Formats: sequence, C-alpha cells, structure tokens
Amino acid sequence: MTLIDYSLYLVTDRKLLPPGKDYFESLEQSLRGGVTIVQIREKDTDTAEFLDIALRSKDLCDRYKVPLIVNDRLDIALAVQADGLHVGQRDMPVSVARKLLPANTIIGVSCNNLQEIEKAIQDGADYVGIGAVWATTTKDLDKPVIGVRGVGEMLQRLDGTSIKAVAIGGIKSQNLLRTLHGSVSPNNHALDGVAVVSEIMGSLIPEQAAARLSELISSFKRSGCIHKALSVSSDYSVTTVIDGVVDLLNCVRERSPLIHQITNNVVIAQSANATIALGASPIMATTVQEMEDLAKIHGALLVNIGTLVPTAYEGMMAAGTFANARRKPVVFDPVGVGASEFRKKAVGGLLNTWQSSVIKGNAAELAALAGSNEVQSKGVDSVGSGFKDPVSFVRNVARKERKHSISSSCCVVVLSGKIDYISDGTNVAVLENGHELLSKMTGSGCISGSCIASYCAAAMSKAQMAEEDQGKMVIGDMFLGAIGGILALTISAELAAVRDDVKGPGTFFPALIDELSLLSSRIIRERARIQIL
Ligand SMILES: Nc1ncnc2c1ncn2[C@@H]1O[C@H](COP(=O)(O)OP(=O)(O)OP(=O)(O)O)[C@@H](O)[C@H]1O
Ligand SMILES: Cc1ncsc1CCO
Repeated sequence: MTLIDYSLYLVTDRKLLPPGKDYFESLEQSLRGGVTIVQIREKDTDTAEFLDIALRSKDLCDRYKVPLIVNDRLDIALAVQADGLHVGQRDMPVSVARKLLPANTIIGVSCNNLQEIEKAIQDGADYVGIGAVWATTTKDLDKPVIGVRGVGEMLQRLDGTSIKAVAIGGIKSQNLLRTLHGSVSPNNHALDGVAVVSEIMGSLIPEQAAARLSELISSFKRSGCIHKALSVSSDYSVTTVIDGVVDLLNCVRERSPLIHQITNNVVIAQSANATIALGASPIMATTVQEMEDLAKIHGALLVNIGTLVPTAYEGMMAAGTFANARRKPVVFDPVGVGASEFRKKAVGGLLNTWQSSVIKGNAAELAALAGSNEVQSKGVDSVGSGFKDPVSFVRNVARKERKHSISSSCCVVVLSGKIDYISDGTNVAVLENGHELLSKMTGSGCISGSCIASYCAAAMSKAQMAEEDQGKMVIGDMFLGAIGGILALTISAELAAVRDDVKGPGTFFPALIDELSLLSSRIIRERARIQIL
C-alpha cells in the first residue's frame, strides 16, 4: 500500500460551514492549507446527494493527491473508488468490509477503549481513530472522553503492530501540542496524526486554519521530541547547577516575570509577598473568564489545589490549557491529594488536561499520586519518615510522568521535605538546605511552589526559542528552575531562623520575606548544599 500521511486528518461536517460558505470551496482551501487526508462524513444525507458530494470530493482530493476516506457507507466508498472506509463500532465490522472492498482499501475504525483497540487489531484495521480525546461539540458523545493519558494507554496496545493511530475529538490549535506530546505510550509510541473538524470546517479561511495546524504538527515533528524522549541531558554538575541558579536569580530580579498563581486561600497573601520578595511579580486570579488574557502576559503559572472549589477547578483547567498553548511553564502542587476522593479525581482531571512542567509535593502527596502506600497523609501533611529510597522514588515518578509526555519538555518532579529531591527522570538533585521552622508554619510548601514558578519563568525567558523548539511544550531548563526555587526558599529560611529578631514561627515568616528579598548570588554560592546523582 502507498504510504498514507495521517498527520492532519480532516473530517468534514457541512453543518459547521460558516453561513454562505460553499462546501467544495472550503474543502479545496483546506487541501491547499495542508490537510493530508480527508474523511467525508454525512450522517443525515440521502444516498444520491452523498454520492454526488463524494464524487466531487474525490475529484478534488485526487487533484491534491490526498486520500479520501468515506465514513460508514461502504456502498458510497465502492461507488467513488474511495481510498478508504471509516467505520464506527456500530457500523459494518472491519472484517466484513475488508472482504467487500478492493484490496489495498484503507479501513479505519473508531475506538474509545482498550477492548475496541484489541478488536481492531484482531480484525486487521489499517488505522484507528481514538477518541474523543477532548470534550467536543461536533458529535454527540455517548462514550467517555478519553484524555491524552488514555490515548497513551491505547497506543501502548498498538506497539508492535503496523496499525496507525489518529486522535479525534475537540482537537484545535490551542490543544494540539498538548495532544501530540501527551498522547504517548511508555515506549514512545506516538500518534500518526490528529483529526480536526470544527477549526477547519467552521473557518471562513480554512486554508489558514489548516496551515496553522499543519505548521504546529511539522514543528512538533521537527523538534525531534519523539526520538529524544528519554534523552534528557545528563551533563549537570554541582558547579553548572549553581552557576545556572545564580543566573536565574539575576534574571528574576532583572526581568521581574509575572507569576500567575491559582493557589489556596490559606496562603494567598504569603505567596504573593514571597513572590515580590524574590523579585518577581504575582497575580492571584482564579476566574475562568480571565485565564486566556493572563496566559498572554504571565511568565509562568502555578496551580495549587489546597482549598479547591469547583469554580477554581474550572479556572485551573482553563489556565493550564492556555499556558500550554502559549508554551509557558506550569507548576503544579497537588496539595493534600491523598486526603479525599474529590482531590484525587480533580488531580486526575487536571493532569489529563494539561501538561505540567514541574509537579511538586510532599512525600504523602507524591505517594498518592504514584499510587504508593509507603507514605501516608494527614490532611495536607505527610506523616512518618518518608520513603526508604527517595532518590529512586522521585526519579521513577518523574519517569512515570514523562510517560505521559514526549520530550525535553518532560515533567520535573520535586519531592519536598527536610531534604528535597528533584528529578527530571534521569538526574536527581538532593538539596539539604532548609530549617525546621519551615515545618512549623503553614504553607511553606505552597510558597516553595511560588518560588519554583518564579525561577521557571526566568528559565523560560532566558531560553532563546530556536526554530526546532517551536514544537515543544515549554522551553528553558525546568530542572534548574525547580532547584533554584527550592534553594531560594530554603537558604533564606536558614538565614531568617538565626536572626536576633526571630523568636519562633510567628516572627520567622516576616524575617523569611526579608531574607528572600536580600538573597544574593554570593549567598547562594556560599550556602547551597547540593548533590547531583
Ligand atoms: N524539618 C525541616 N528542616 C529543614 N527544612 C524543612 C523541614 N521541613 C520542611 N522544610 C523545607 O520546607 C519546604 C516545604 O516542605 P514541606 O514538605 O514541609 O511542604 P508541605 O508539606 O507541602 O508544606 P505545606 O503543606 O505546609 O505547604 C521544603 O522544601 C523543605 O526544604
Ligand atoms: C492548611 C491548609 N489547608 C488547605 S491548604 C493549606 C495550606 C498548606 O498546604
């Protein structure tokens, strides 16, 4: 069979055409814009009309050397000598269609779960349409939305087969990179393409819409993310890390990045003050309506679920999505995730919707996230002495998170506690700075999230976007950002704790803010206690 390019798969829906827009004009423009394969879907059209549409669509697609797939109707596919047929679970079975269609006809099937993938393999489908990956308005959804992590599991089942995979459902330029990066199996089995409906069909200028999507897909491919998935740089040394952190400190002070924080109402003012003391600029905002505008101007986003309420959840969903679309760092603090089913479900939903650059938690939070019973929680706190082997634990959680994302924009994981462990899945930084008084006040972990977000914003702003970086989820060294944020807080805490004016946890916090504002390169170089493993 000739090689089929599934990368930008247009599924038609004439109901979405803007008023006055001709369907054939729209199709031709999208072909010019770079659509690589077309499926015509006509659910409520009479046979004669469908045939006419299919014939003319086939003619157009042939002119652009783009394969045409017919949805559901085998008779129409035969009549117009379509390149393929796409069936749903309640349509003609793949194995029967295979017998009826000419050899070499492409047959694809919609799959929503692993059983359906299994069946597609047994039946010998050429490709599967996995969806709905996001919630969508173009089709009545009688099946659950899968989310990118679910797509990854299905791709894993396709490992070792020659079956191609296209994700479908609510894919737009806004979530395209997240879809491509996030839909990946542990073996780096990635999508062959994405199916798009409304962003192209609903456009007045489909050529532009298709070209924008096509460019994003090409930059994703160019960035080599798929091949580099497990090759995070391992040339960190204590010296390079400290030099890097000092650089970030100066950058935070010089550029004062805006840090958008959706955090809990216990620590809002503390976090905003800590952010200012570091040299960055906070905006605490939770309302869904302003998330798109804020993502345009912030340098990083912090999402902390400490006192989660449904309206803030909506804001978090939107904020992360817009931050991903603009390739800004997202720092996630799943506070107390082990404490209730509500939190667990919310965290699952958030992680499945957007890509975090850094996930930070105490031992109990990360244990809950990783499904480990080794450390228990008491509300938002961790009980006991932590993990037997925290280095392997944090590395494994980072690896596991990376299974949900291709590439150097991998997720860095911070395990906080008396000693902090930070990993990008390969390297582990062990940081021994800090003071017991940090554990005697509420929200020290939450504030460390603000510090990390500030340093990650600096890391992003220092990175020069190269052409091949256009397809990445975020640029800049998030591993250094996370280390820098933790060092800033813990070194300042050491200095605050020994001040004459500090008598205990009450006087400690104001002194901590003072020391954060006085932090210097010299202090970091003198005091950082760090190992890189
Ligand atoms: N006993 C300690 N000695 C030194 N440093 C500590 C100690 N406890 C905590 N820290 C520092 O404080 C930071 C926050 O740690 P912790 O793990 O207590 O956060 P947390 O449990 O998320 O806090 P919270 O829920 O109150 O925000 C850590 O990064 C660590 O460096
Ligand atoms: C005490 C507390 N409860 C919810 S969030 C929070 C702040 C520390 O995590």
